[in-house]
Amino acid sequence: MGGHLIRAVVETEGLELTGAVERPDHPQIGFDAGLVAGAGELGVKISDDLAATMANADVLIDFTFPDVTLQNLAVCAELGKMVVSGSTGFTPEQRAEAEKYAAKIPVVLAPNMSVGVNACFKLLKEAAKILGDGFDVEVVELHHNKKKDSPSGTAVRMGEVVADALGRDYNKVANFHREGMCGERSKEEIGMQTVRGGDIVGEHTVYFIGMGERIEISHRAMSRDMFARGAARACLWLNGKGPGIYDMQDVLELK
Ligand SMILES: NC(=O)C1=CN([C@@H]2O[C@H](COP(=O)(O)OP(=O)(O)OC[C@H]3O[C@@H](n4cnc5c(N)ncnc54)[C@H](OP(=O)(O)O)[C@@H]3O)[C@@H](O)[C@H]2O)C=CC1
Ligand SMILES: O=C(O)C1=N[C@H](C(=O)O)C[C@H](O)C1
Repeated sequence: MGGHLIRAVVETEGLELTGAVERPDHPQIGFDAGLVAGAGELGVKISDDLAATMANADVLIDFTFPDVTLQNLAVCAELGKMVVSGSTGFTPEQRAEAEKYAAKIPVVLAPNMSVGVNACFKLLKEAAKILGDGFDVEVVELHHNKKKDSPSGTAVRMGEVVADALGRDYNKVANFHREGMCGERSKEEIGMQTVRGGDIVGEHTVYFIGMGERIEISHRAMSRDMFARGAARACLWLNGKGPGIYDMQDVLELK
C-alpha cells in the first residue's frame, strides 16, 4: 500500500508528503520516496526514523501490521501527532492498546478505507435486522496470496456488524473451520471463510441463506488506489479533531 498512499497524498489538494518511513535495514532507505512510488522525484528521502520524520508532519498514515502500528502509535502519542491506520489483524488486546494511545491523540483506525465497503457495513446492519434469525449467515472473503492476516479485517467487521444486529457475540458465534464429521450447522453461527490467491485486490460477500431464497451483499475492490484515497480523505477529516479513536464510518458520516 505504501506506493499507493504516496501517490494519493501527492494527488490530494490540502496534503503534502513530508516523509516516508520503512523498517530499519530496508534496502530502499535513503531513496527518493516519489521515485520508489512511481510519483516522480519529490525530494523526500525514505527514512527508518519515525520520530525524526514526524517532526515535520501533522499526521502519520500507517498501513503495516498491528505490532508495528502499536509502536508507531506510541511514537505519535509522545509527539502529539495524528494517525490514520489501515492495518488489520489486531487481537482484542492489541486493539485495547491502540485505544490507550488514542486517548492522547486523534486516530482513525479502520479495516477498510473504501466508501463502498463502509456503505456495505450499513446495508448489512439493515439486512440482518430485517431478516432476523431465520437466515443463516456466511461471510466469504478473497484476497491476494501475499496477505498475512485471515480472515481480513473487513470480513471480521462484517461478521461483527451482523452479529451485533442479531444480538449475538461475534467472538462466540464466528465459525472459522468445518472439516470432517463436524455436525449440522448451528442456527447462531456465522461462517467465516477465506480464499487466498494470485493478485485478488479484495472481495467480500455476506450470504443470508434462507429456505428457498438467498441474499448476497458483495463488494469487489478493483484497485488499491481507492483505499489510499480513503486514507487521504481521513487525514483531511482529522484536522481539528480531539483525541479519540475514529473509524471510516465517522469520516464518511455514516454513523
Ligand atoms: N484499511 C484498508 O483499507 C486496507 C488495509 N490494508 C492493510 O494494510 C496492511 C498492509 O498491507 P500491504 O501494504 O498489503 O502489506 P505489505 O506487506 O505489502 O506492506 C507492509 C509494509 O510495512 C512495512 N514495515 C514492516 N515493518 C515496518 C516498520 N517497523 N516500519 C515501517 N514499515 C514497516 C513492510 O516492509 P517490509 O516488507 O520490508 O517488511 C511493508 O512495506 C495490512 O494490515 C492490510 O491488511 C491493506 C489494504 C487496504
Ligand atoms: O490486505 C489487503 O490487501 C486488504 N486488507 C484489508 C482487510 O484486511 O480487510 C482491506 C482490503 O480488503 C485489502
